[in-house]
Amino acid sequence: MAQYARSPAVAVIRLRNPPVNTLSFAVLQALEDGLEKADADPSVKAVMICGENGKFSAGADIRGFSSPNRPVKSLAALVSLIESSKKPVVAAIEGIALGGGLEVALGCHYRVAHVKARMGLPEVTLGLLPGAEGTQRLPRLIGVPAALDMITTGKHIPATEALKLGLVDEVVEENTVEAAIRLANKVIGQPLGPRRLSLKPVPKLPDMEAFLSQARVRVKKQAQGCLAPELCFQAVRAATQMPFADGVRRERELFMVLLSSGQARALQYAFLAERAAQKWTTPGGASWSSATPQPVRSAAVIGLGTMGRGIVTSLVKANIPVVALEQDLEYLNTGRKAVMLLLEREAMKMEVGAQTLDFHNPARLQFTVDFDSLRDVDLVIEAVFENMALKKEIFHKLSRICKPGALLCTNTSALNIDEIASATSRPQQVIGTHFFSPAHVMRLLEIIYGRHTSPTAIATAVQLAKALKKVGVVVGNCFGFVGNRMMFPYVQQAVFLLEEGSRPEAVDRVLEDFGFKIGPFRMSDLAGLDVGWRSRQGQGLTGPSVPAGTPARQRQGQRYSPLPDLLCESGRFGQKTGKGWYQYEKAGGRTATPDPWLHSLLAQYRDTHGIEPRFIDQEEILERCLFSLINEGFAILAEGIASGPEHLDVIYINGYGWPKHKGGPMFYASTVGLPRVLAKLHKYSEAHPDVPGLQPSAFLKKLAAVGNPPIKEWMSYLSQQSSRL
Ligand SMILES: CCCCCCCC(=O)CC(=O)SCCNC(=O)CCNC(=O)[C@H](O)C(C)(C)COP(=O)(O)OP(=O)(O)OC[C@H]1O[C@@H](n2cnc3c(N)ncnc32)[C@H](O)[C@@H]1OP(=O)(O)O
Ligand SMILES: NC(=O)C1=CN([C@@H]2O[C@H](COP(=O)(O)OP(=O)(O)OC[C@H]3O[C@@H](n4cnc5c(N)ncnc54)[C@H](O)[C@@H]3O)[C@@H](O)[C@H]2O)C=CC1
Repeated sequence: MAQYARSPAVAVIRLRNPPVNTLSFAVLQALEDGLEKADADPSVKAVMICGENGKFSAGADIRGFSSPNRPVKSLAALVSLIESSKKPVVAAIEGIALGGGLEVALGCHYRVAHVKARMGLPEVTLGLLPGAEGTQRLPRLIGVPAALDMITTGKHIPATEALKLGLVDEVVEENTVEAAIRLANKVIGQPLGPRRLSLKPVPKLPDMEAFLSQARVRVKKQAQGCLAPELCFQAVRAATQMPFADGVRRERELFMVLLSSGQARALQYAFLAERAAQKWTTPGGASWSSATPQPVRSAAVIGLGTMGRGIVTSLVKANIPVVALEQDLEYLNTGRKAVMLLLEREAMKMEVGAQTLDFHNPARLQFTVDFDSLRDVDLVIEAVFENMALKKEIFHKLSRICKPGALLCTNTSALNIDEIASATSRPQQVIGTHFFSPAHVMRLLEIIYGRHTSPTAIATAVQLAKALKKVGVVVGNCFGFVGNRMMFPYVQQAVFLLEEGSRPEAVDRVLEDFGFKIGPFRMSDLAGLDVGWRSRQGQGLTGPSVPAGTPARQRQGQRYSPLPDLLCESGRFGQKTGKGWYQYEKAGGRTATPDPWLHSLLAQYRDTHGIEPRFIDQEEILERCLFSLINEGFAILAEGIASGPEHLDVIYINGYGWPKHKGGPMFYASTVGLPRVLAKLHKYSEAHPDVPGLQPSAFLKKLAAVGNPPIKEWMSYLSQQSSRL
């Protein structure tokens, strides 16, 4: 709703729709009523629009996009109504003015912002464009380069930058509403023509055509298969080529194309999934709504290798004092140098005027080899080698040294949290915090609770994720947790496809064309093939512990591919050794080139094992890799390891480079249709009966059998039917 009041000559309209004042139909209606009332009242000389609870508006209701009553047309009409008002209208922007919220402010004749406010047109991130004439007004106000940047990236800009761009007229540190009323009183009687953006020409550039063609190339490159940035570009270009009314018509056409695209649906789902995934529950009944986090005022990181150095950097950036510990002085010095380099780079990236990183102060960041230095920290994150015996030894030590309330976290990528916790006297305080590499960049934090982990420990880890500006997703304990467990069958299928006749570059191309930043073989080379090799040795799948006489391509009654082991046995660990599934220019090089050595290894391998190579088409590559991953996702849901498909999707988008405009693997399955996913898995498992990962999971079969229900209903079938699964 919008509330109407008077401040002598100024009518005050307050947008009210908690928590973020989205522009529901009712809000828009009340805003329109308020404007009419102000217009009709001769004692009102000006109007001020602000938002309730220190927030202007977060724009349209994302949950309402699929509703038949969605108010796009009325929002654009309302913005025009504001602009055409004969009395000056001033926007008082506190907190946020985003999307439709900013478009309302652009309809106003003046804008005053609080210094802490942020503004943006994030529609592009939802697969849309600012469809209430924002693509036509913004370039007229701040010029084409700045408008294009805001509209095609969706970034939120701080008030100070908005002032520099001319997006707002005034920035205040105190009461924004009072400042806006003051401005409204001051401008009463002044001509409004020059303040109406629709009447202004778009500011000229020396060579607009050249600028636009360069910008288009940049936008396309950044879009990575997403449609919205390109259409946003087209709408802004229309502003430079047409009168306002024609530009608005073009904007509407482009908006409708996006609105009906599957990408917009996927991106809106992804936005809501991220919020849904914050609401964690455990099968034991613990939940986000009742658990209280404990404060984390200091932390320690053990192990300053690939992961530890990124984790330290993240903590320092979040202003949490850190003790960084290594096994000896040599490792410590290497780790210290690496951490300092990362922090120097981060400090350089920080905005001018932002708080600086205080990492040269030993009270904020201390390096040590002495476990006693961990005595007083609130939380420890262990990131040593992936070795159960070593991890248990460290947790046993921590349990003796750390203060009673300290949270003990492990960054293991797959090991059993309960077994690690069993080495301590306080398993309720042991939890998995699985960061992704590089840990100071990747947004995902998989949070794994064990059998004894307390709700407080879970809530504290979730709170930590927020402090680190990461997305924390709470999941149960199983080998590989959610992300890596779903990744295993995906990578495994990719390797089976090589055995059967494909090549790494062919498989990678299909998955990169689908939208992954890198395909499974380039990813394995980047992560290091030795990591998986050590893990398989630990599981007794390869190495000296495999009983003599075991067939090369069989393990535990199922097909096994020793190809990755063969590569490791030849010293090919991926990028770090300059050779893996590809060859690189040097050890540590990044440019992957197909390797004739590998092609002849594959030919030789097929000969040895009597495999007749066949041509494998793109559809089979895509489906076998993706559907096996999705199939594992259904098994995870059925086992209660994750509370819903949204959790799996958020993990994949933020940790594994799944293209966001395809919504995550489970959402993707829902768009393909579960009966089709099931039929294809049946087909492939019949063709390759002993290949693991292709036998459809019981939960997938169930959902297909009950008629392919929408994704939001999946879990209800599980609770009703779990006893039969
Ligand atoms: C025919 C076409 C159909 C009509 C199309 C009309 C065209 C338009 O008019 C275009 C638009 O405006 S599209 C919307 C543009 N606005 C956005 O993208 C803002 C999205 N929100 C944010 O960035 C953060 O939530 C924000 C920065 C606002 C706050 O962040 P926080 O971290 O503080 O809090 P969150 O946990 O993210 O959010 C709090 C609760 O608010 C919900 N919410 C936020 N923005 C929403 C939005 N725009 N629509 C619906 N719900 C929204 C959010 O889901 C969360 O709710 P709960 O999960 O229930 O707690
Ligand atoms: N590398 C990756 O992409 C990811 C790794 N992980 C997990 O993170 C953990 C660490 O992995 P990386 O950083 O890749 O390993 P790494 O081999 O790069 O670093 C491990 C560090 O631990 C140190 N260390 C070993 N024993 C120690 C001890 N007793 N006390 C103190 N420090 C000790 C080593 O000196 C080394 O610097 C593993 O559990 C791994 O599975 C998790 C996510 C991703």
